[in-house]
Parts: sequence; C-alpha cells; structure tokens
Amino acid sequence: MTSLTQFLIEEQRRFPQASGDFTLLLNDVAVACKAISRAVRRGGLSGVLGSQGTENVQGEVQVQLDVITNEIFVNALNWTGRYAAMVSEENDELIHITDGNPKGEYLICFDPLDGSSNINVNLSVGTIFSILHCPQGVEHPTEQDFLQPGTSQVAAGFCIYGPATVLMLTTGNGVNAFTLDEEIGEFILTRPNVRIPEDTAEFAVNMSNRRFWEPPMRRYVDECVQGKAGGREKDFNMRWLASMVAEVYRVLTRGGLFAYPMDEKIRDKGGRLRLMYEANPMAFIVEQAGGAASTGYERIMEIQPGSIHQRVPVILGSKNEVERLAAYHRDAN
Ligand SMILES: O=P(O)(O)OC[C@H]1O[C@](O)(COP(=O)(O)O)[C@@H](O)[C@@H]1O
Ligand SMILES: [Mg+2]
Ligand SMILES: [Mg+2]
Repeated sequence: MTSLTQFLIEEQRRFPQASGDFTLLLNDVAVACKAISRAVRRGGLSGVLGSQGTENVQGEVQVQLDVITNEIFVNALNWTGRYAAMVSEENDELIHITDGNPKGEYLICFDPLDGSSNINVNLSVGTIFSILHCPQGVEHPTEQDFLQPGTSQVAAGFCIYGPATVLMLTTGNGVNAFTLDEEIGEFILTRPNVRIPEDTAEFAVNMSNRRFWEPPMRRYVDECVQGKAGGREKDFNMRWLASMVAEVYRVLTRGGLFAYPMDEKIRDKGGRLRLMYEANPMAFIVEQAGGAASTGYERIMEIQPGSIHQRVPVILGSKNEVERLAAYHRDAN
C-alpha cells in the first residue's frame, strides 16, 4: 500500500536539491480536497445546497457550495509559506497570502467546485488545480505573472467527489490516481501510471449546442452518430454528464473524446471552459496519460494566456480521435 504522502516523498527523492516545499504544497492541496469532499458529502444535511444568489466574475450564478469550497481551498493553503498567490474561478482578483505569513515560490490556479450545476442533483463534482512557478525575483505577483502557457505547469490535478473520492495527479512524470480511504483519512495509490487508449468509440459533448457549432465539429459528431452506416467503421456511444471532472475521469479510465467546442453563442467569450482552471490542468493530465488536448486549431498547452479568466474551446481525450478532429478543422480552412 502506498499513500499519497509516501508517493510524494519518493518523488521528491528524485530531486536531491529539492527543498520539500513542493511536496508540502501538494499535501496542503490534498488536505483541501479532503475537506471539500466532506463538505460535498454532507449534501442536504448541512443545508447548503441552494443557490448563493450571487454571480461570480464570469457572470455565472454561484451555488452556496461554490463559495464554501472556495473558502476551504484558500484557508487550507493560506497558512503556508509555499505559494505566492492564487487565482480562482470564483474570484475576480488574485488571492494573496495573508500579510505576515511567509511567501513561497509557486502560483496556484484552481476551480474549487467543477460541475457545480450537478450538486443539487447529487451527481459527481470535483476540484481542479494547476501549479506554476512564480517568476524569479517577483515579490508581489500580479496577473501578468500567471499568464504562462500550460507547458509551464509544474503539476496539475483534480479530485473527483463521486461514489469514491479520487485524486488524479501529474507532476510531469505520468499520471497516478489515489483513492481516499475515509477510514484512515489518507489518499491511497490505486491506479499507478494511468493511460488513455489511443482509440475509442465513445464521445461526450452537449448535443443541444449542435446548431451553434463550427462545421468540423458537426462533421465529426455526425459521422460518429452515423456509425457503421456512415464513413466510420464502428458504432459510437455518447455520454454527457455536464461535469468536466467526471467526463475526464471516464476518459482516463476507458478512453473517449470530450469536447466543449467553440459555438456561435459563446464566441464573444472565447469558448465555455476556462483556460487556467480547467483546460490547461486537464490538458496536462490527459497528455501525460498518452492522450491529446486541442482547441481544434492548436494544442491547448501552447496557448499564450491573455487574462486569468480567459475561456477556450476544448477537445481532449483519445489521441487518434483528437487528431482526427483537429485534421477536420485544418481541412475546413
Ligand atoms: O451545462 P453545459 O453547457 O453542458 O456545461 C457543462 C460544463 O460546464 C462545467 O460545469 C463548467 O464548470 P463549473 O461548474 O466550474 O462552472 C463543466 O464541468 C462542464 O463540462
Ligand atoms: Mg469548472
Ligand atoms: Mg467551478
């Protein structure tokens, strides 16, 4: 049996000059995920399932747990000297470490509760995070310091609160999954070296947006739906949970293609999903597991961010299907 703590210490040993701060930072993130898991699991018992009656910076209605889980994440990390600043899907501005607390050398981007529209219907939700280096010599990080492409991520992960709570983590050396053993309060390595099959016969997309999609996306999905009767040599199955963490977890388990593509009604926003809190961390994990992640036009991790709340189209999963769809985008131009 290998616990997350043991795993992280073993990883740290590969870098003899490491200070240990990175290990401790990931440990704090794991503690935040355990606390969020507990808050989510209490469901209606804590009377916090309703809407908050407010909107976040993205203009989306916040549910009470969006706000509560955001606070849990911030508080779990704030005491440490291991991060310099954070940005959250739920906060307009940067979150700085409280004055007087020591400052660390990492920047953190996070979505405290992904798929939160599912909370009231008791389906899987999760927390997504991405860790970057704070540029050297920067005392007071600004938004500009966060605007690094996904290829600069030091680590990324997500924790899914489903039938089991599972933490999926990459530090750029493959992907490993840890299941929370609630009896002993530890994440235990349950899926070492997660790999995504290169081929798949399953896709996930919100079909109600079909009429707003660009032609390459319509072509791809129409062919899947036609199955053997069309140009593809197989029948496809479809899933849509409206919870990216659950969707990506499925892709990391049995393959598949997940897409929230560009569509006409969200074009002025740039897309649906957020680059820094959703697209980049998931792209890093998926690539590290042998899959691919693209906007249709470019590799997600190579996008130079223009702002912390930037949105982008996302197509990720089994490599051969993502490449096929990217080729359709090239053909269309
Ligand atoms: O409701 P739609 O349009 O299908 O969108 C679903 C998508 O929105 C998200 O819920 C966005 O994340 P948040 O819940 O953090 O805002 C994704 O998890 C999911 O893929
Ligand atoms: Mg989200
Ligand atoms: Mg969210």
